[in-house]
Amino acid sequence: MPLTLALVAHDRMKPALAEWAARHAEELAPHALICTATTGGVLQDRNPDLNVTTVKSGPLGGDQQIGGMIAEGRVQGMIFFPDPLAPQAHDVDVKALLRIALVYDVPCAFSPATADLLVAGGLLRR
Ligand SMILES: O=C(CO)COP(=O)(O)O
Repeated sequence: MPLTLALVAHDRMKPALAEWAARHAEELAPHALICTATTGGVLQDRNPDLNVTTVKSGPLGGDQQIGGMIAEGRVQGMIFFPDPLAPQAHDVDVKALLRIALVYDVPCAFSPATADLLVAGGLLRR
């Protein structure tokens, strides 16, 4: 059954997320990908065949929108590459998104290596 997956990255990590998605394009193809606005644009440019829907940009409420979807049980996995070296104006929203993903035990990965392990562990074959 197709899943809804959240794919989000901070600016300097967007190329890494787009590359990760390209490497897994075949496995991601059947699933609905929900992205914050800028991430979704970069992802779709690099992977035009993927099924990408966007919410608002993270600093403008997009992280909160995805958090709301998680609370409603509408997201089955999240790949989020945060920038570990840059402060974020909307840090409280980022923390809230991570917290709500933990509350609902949504499988999450925060780096390419762990995202690879989620896929290898069968996330996309459920
Ligand atoms: O800020 C973000 C995640 O915290 C992502 O938002 P954008 O994809 O719009 O850059």
